[in-house]
Amino acid sequence: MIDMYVLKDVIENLKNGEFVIVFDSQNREDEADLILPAQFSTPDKISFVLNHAKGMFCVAIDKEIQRRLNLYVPYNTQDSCAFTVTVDHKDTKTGITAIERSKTSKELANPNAMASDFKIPGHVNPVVAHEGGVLTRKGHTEAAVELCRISKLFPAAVMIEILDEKGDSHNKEYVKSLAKKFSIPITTIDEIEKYILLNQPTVQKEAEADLPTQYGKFKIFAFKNHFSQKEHAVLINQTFNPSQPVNVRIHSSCKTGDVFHSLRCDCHQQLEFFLQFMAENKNCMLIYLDQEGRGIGFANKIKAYAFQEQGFDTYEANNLLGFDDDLRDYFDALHILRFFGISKINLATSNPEKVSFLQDCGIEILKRISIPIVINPYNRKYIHSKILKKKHEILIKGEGVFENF
Ligand SMILES: Nc1nc2c(ncn2[C@@H]2O[C@H](COP(=O)(O)OP(=O)(O)OP(=O)(O)O)[C@@H](O)[C@H]2O)c(=O)[nH]1
Ligand SMILES: [Mg+2]
Ligand SMILES: [Mg+2]
Ligand SMILES: [Zn+2]
Repeated sequence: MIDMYVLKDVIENLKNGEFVIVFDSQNREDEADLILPAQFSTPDKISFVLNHAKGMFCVAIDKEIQRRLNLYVPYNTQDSCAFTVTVDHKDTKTGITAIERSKTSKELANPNAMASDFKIPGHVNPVVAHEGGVLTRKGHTEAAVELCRISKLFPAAVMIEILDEKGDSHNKEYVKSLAKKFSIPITTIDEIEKYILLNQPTVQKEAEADLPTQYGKFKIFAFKNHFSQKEHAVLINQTFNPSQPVNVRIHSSCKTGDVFHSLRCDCHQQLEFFLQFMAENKNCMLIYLDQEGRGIGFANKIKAYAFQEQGFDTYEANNLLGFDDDLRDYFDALHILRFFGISKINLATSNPEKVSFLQDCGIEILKRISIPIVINPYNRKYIHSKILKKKHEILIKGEGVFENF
């Protein structure tokens, strides 16, 4: 279930000049940082940060600030934290007191500040967010800058890891009790990512042309997600009215099924059904998503097939390769629908996850279009697992096939 109000409290707090706490993921640093938009720095707040968080005092900034202030990054930081040289504001003395670190932090968030306003080295460590934000790097720096941007604040944030009494940075209970004691909202980098994926377009239209096919004449569009580099195809009828309900199929690419007509899955049957449906019905849209093998990619899907030959089902095979059951998401499809101004659809799918995701995102699903599927000895187990484990509502064509499951 997608929480559409994700980050509401967090944004409110940030706008009011208050702290928030951000956890990164367990398989990354597994740490929590205390974050404050740098424009709201005051000696009291910085003193609070130094007393209660106790990690490394940094100010996360975006690339534009780094360029304007000419802050040199002395390390190779392709995937890691892009720390710049340390700075103090020119009007500070030693630079270390809460008053002085507050001054330096606040001036880093001054849009009119210049390089000559700062002394190097100093006692505040700016760190530059990677371009693309949390969609390209899931670090606290990117999260902190992104939170400022989302909250329509200047993209600079004081950021410091929270250490417990013993200096441990992985004590979740300590972080939670601190948050409770001082009423500081907690969020995660995953939540920030979800907010961005829901609220800002993930794809751009790159091109469009006519596409005559053996089924009929359609229009084709190329969409690209510039963060993931994925390219999606969209086919629509030549006359198309997005204000009327649209018959939509969201199809995940399946090279083996769609191209080679593999009998291991139902993908080709579904694709062919829908292309024929498009030829016979008005107002249709096929969104062909570049997420092969439920998102694990072509080579891994073939590896998964090898496991299935040993008797594992399609989800177990994924797990044996170290992946979750299904790595797909439908954010790009959502933004493609929004691009065309579509809000009411009939969806051709058997997958309840697609239905509930789109509904949670405000797309009204008037009707589910069932696609009849023929079972054969090669796709039986695959279809069975989808029905049994993922509650797919598959319309089986032909009689008595279930007895053989
Ligand atoms: N990892 C993995 N992916 C598979 C396997 N078989 C098919 N796929 C991929 O599964 C995706 C299709 O997903 P399905 O779960 O069959 O169906 P769905 O798209 O969720 O549901 P429908 O909307 O009804 O088609 C395509 O990306 C296929 O490449 C398999 O055994 N393992
Ligand atoms: Mg960190
Ligand atoms: Mg399918
Ligand atoms: Zn397939």
